[in-house]
Amino acid sequence: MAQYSKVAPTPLLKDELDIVIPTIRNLDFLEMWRPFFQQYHLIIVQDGDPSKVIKVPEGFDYELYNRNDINRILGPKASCISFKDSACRCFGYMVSKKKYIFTIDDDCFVAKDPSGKDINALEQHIKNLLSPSTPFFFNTLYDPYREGADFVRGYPFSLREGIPTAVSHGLWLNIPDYDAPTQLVKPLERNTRFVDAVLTIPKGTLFPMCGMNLAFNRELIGPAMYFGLMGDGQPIGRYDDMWAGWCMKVICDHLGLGVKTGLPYIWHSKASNPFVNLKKEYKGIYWQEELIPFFQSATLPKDCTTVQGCYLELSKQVKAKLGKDDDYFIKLADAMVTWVEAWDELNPVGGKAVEANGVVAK
Ligand SMILES: O=c1ccn([C@@H]2O[C@H](COP(=O)(O)OP(=O)(O)O[C@H]3OC[C@H](O)[C@H](O)[C@H]3O)[C@@H](O)[C@H]2O)c(=O)[nH]1
Ligand SMILES: [Mn+2]
Repeated sequence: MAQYSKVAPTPLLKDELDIVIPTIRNLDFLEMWRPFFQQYHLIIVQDGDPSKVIKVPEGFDYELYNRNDINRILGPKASCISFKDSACRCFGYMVSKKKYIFTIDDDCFVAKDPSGKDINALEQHIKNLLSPSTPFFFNTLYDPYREGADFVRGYPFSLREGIPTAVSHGLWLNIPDYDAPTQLVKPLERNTRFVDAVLTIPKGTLFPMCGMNLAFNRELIGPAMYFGLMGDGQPIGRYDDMWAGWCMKVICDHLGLGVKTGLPYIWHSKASNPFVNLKKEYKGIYWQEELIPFFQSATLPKDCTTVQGCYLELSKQVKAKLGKDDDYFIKLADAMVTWVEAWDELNPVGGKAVEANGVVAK
């Protein structure tokens, strides 16, 4: 009689991936994700009042950082980490020691596919990240590396190897990630359309990156995943992930790294207040008409061969070209430099660990 192993398979990248969650509330939402997340390490970035106690369900392996921790670990460089905005999540990317990151909002739940099966969003992101991207030539049958698909006739064989994938951008059923004006005009609109596809975003094309269901290869693109200066004391909010996505895509195109969007879906449960969102977003809605042409025309010199080098060059261009539009971009450009300095301090190339108390090992 064949013996079948009763031991559950080890989850993919179990010890190579951290799950980063920005939060201002108790993390009961993890109960629904337990079957998919429990074997992974969580990095919880607690925003807002550090004296508030965030309850984490039993059985999860996690580290939690509040504002006091961020200030203690980064000192004056903590100024680059946003306060009272989900942008604070990027601190989790910086302190992680793992190769991969998956970040998810605490109002995102397990969605079901059309067959009614629970979607393991983390597993799909990992598949996306572990298979190549094809940004140089569009494959009309979508992801050619997927089971049951391939490159179609006319696709150059010289391009079929693809390039490494740096970012996997997932989508949302129920509450779509609309901006405030769209939310106001269509308050009852829900996304019920499950599109069974993963696409590589072509080289030279920007896109609106949403941070609520996102994964990336931290070793390939981590230093570019800065979510900017948002929230408290800043003239703008809810453009954290957009800023990061535009900077990241310019750098990925320059370095030959791929970005995918599509599966997996999560179930986004909470529509935030459109009036509050409008107040946070309105400058971004106006500025983005300038910002997007800036990023579309941004070029990086050949001698920018590292993510940090590309990012610092981009920050110089932000200061020179956008700084004249608003002083905020001068502040943001400086914060981009601070972010890279802090990243390199916590992630020295020599690989020396940063002590648990945040002191960089000698
Ligand atoms: O001051 C804050 C507010 C919230 N958070 C945490 O961020 C996550 C997103 O918050 P929420 O779901 O309430 O807002 P949404 O409008 O749905 O967020 C979307 O738009 C803004 C961002 O781009 C975000 O990534 C999008 O998902 C959630 O985990 C809150 O607990 C916070 O840390 N600080
Ligand atoms: Mn939300």
